[in-house]
Amino acid sequence: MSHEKLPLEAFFNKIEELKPKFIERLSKAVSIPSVSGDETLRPQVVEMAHFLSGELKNLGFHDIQLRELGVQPPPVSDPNLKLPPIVLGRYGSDPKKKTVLVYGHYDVQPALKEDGWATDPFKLTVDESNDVVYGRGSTDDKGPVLGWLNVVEAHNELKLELPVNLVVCFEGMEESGSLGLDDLIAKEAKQYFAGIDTTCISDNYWLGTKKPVLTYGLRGVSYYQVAISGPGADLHSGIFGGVVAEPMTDLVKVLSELVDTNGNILIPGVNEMVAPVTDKEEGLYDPIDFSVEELNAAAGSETALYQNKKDILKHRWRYPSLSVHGIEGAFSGAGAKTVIPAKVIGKFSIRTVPDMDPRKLDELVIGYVEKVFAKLNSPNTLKAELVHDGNYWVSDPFNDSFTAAAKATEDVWNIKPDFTREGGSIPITLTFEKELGTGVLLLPMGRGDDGAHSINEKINISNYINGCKTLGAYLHYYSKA
Ligand SMILES: NCC(=O)N[C@@H](Cc1c[nH]cn1)C(=O)O
Ligand SMILES: [Zn+2]
Ligand SMILES: [Zn+2]
Repeated sequence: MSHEKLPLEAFFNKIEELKPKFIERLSKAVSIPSVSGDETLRPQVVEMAHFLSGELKNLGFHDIQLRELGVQPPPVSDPNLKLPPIVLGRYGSDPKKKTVLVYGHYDVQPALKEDGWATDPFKLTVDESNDVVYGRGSTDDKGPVLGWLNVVEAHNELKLELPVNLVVCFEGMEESGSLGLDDLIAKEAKQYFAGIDTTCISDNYWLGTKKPVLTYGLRGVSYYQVAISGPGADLHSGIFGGVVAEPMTDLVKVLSELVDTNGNILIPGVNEMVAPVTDKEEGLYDPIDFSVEELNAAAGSETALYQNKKDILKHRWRYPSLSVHGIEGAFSGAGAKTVIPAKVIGKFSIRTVPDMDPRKLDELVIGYVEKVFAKLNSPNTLKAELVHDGNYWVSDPFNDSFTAAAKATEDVWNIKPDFTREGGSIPITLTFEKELGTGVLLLPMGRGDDGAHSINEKINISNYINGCKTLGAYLHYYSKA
């Protein structure tokens, strides 16, 4: 059944008119390499926080604060490394209006041209004829974060009152475990965040490329590292090869026993923690618009482990997965360096789902890694530890916020959205729900093939612009709910 539409044409037209300015704003944001996982780029992450607070000030936000979170906890190379600040701000404080908290992150994943990018990752490359802009953070999550600012700018230009009070909370460590944010939210729940009616996060993606979605679930993530040390320094393999125990050989053995090539996690006890699929849940996958072809297109290969929609969605949304990400300290450049690395650190993460207990998972993972290493009888030393973790989250999508977002989406995209879960993680989502006692809505802007965390990350210009319209329309519908 179709809903009664709000008169939002002037707002939608203004967003269209401001498109060049909005692309310019995204271009400035992308040019700041705010990579939270690279300690050497921490000043740029902080620069990004200042860029955002400047934009908020220009747009008329008030009570703007850059909240410091102290030093980054171990494991970290520089024990004095400061965490980037949380950017807080308010637009409006009318007690007669509802108050919406929007959260997003201004840090990004690492990106190097040498990884295979066709363009400079930190220069927004605009390809108008193909409706795309490329750049690290364009879809994850600078485009959506700026979307909220663009909504306010369009209202300002139109002298149109924002229908709700807006509170923004932008963090600079989301890609590195949201360190420090849990405590800040708990501390501010009855202070800065007092009176919040609902929380909206735009930091995920449509499932495919054509149909918008609203998201009511996320997997969690537990990220581990395994360091194996041996020789006092990197060695010549001609002189020491065959006569010293090599950390890299040990590490490859350990990593190879975490997961098999079909994606099955080999750590005993992990799969046993997963909640069984209910009959009700089985029926939820059928109406969702997705196919193995879309998965292959987004992956850029025909390497899917499952060939039907239901299995793919279950394995993306509601079963855990283990991915091996890389090895710090290993030779990885071009050429044929004949080195024995002295210390190597393997990195892997597990995406978690209901009812996995993160502390029990740590015990199982670290105990298993130590057991596998012990069986090697190696004279090298191993240290396995958790780097960071974040909770999974599943909510009920039948509330005023989801209803408002569905109406907004339908107005902008002329189609009713699918209700989906997501395989990725936004560690702070559950904290907002618990500490503020509000529902959380995930209202994505980008498409499933945007290449978040990958090379050539992009956002379609139509998604960026229509995404701004959707965020704004959502606020209008929610104000009336
Ligand atoms: N768009 C959300 C996102 O990309 N989240 C990250 C969070 C994370 C946790 N540890 C490292 N990154 C994700 O990988 O899902
Ligand atoms: Zn993100
Ligand atoms: Zn991300």
